Amino acid sequence: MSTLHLIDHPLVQHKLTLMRRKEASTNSFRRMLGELSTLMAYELTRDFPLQDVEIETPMEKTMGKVIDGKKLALVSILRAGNGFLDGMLNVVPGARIGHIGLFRDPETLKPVEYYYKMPENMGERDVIVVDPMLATGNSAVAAVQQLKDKSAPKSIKFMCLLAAPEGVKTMQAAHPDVDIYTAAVDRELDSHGYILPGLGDAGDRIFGTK
Ligand SMILES: O=P(O)(O)OC[C@H]1O[C@H](OP(=O)(O)OP(=O)(O)O)[C@H](O)[C@@H]1O
Ligand SMILES: O=c1cc[nH]c(=O)[nH]1
Ligand SMILES: [Mg+2]
Repeated sequence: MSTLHLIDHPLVQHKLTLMRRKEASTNSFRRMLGELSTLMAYELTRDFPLQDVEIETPMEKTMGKVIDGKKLALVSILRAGNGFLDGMLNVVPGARIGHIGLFRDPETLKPVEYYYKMPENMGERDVIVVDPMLATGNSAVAAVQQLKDKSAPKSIKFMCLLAAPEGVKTMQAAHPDVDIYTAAVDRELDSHGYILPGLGDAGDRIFGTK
């Protein structure tokens, strides 16, 4: 069974509350998502292995620590996943970026796939799949399955902003090897598969499409 990591840092929780408010404009929603993703990326990279290197300060030689040649790829589930990328790149500027195009059919709540593009050498890379919303979990399950089938990365983590209990359960059952990182687990889904209390449609709020 994978681990569910709740990122409950006060700065994350504060910004999330501001984002949930229906009055938040597209501009401020997008800006807060950017800030939140930098803070969340900081937590996700906490277990990156370090190696010792010898360096020379202006005073003397000493030993320091650097990240151990990690080959990281961020994989965004389109469209809303793209709202995470710039903020995360503040923490891991060298990461490569992949995209998986999926949208959720509003009637069936099943994912419809339309795009797949990954960086080279995925077999050597640790991957963080990003999408703000884990609702039924169908999109995340399908995206991670495509990634495993087509690119077989070294490891996969999944990062979202909000999760529903149903989505966590579905994702953990389908991909017990993929840890989930989220800022909140909300109460439930409504009859249309929207998270309650949630924040509405993440893609529409980021891109101003409704
Ligand atoms: O867990 P699920 O029930 O599958 O729902 C979550 C998906 O729904 C949203 O995307 P949407 O389909 O609205 O597409 P968009 O990002 O292009 O707006 C969200 O960004 C997830 O990808
Ligand atoms: O609440 C939800 C559920 C799915 N997708 C969203 O953007 N929001
Ligand atoms: Mg989507």
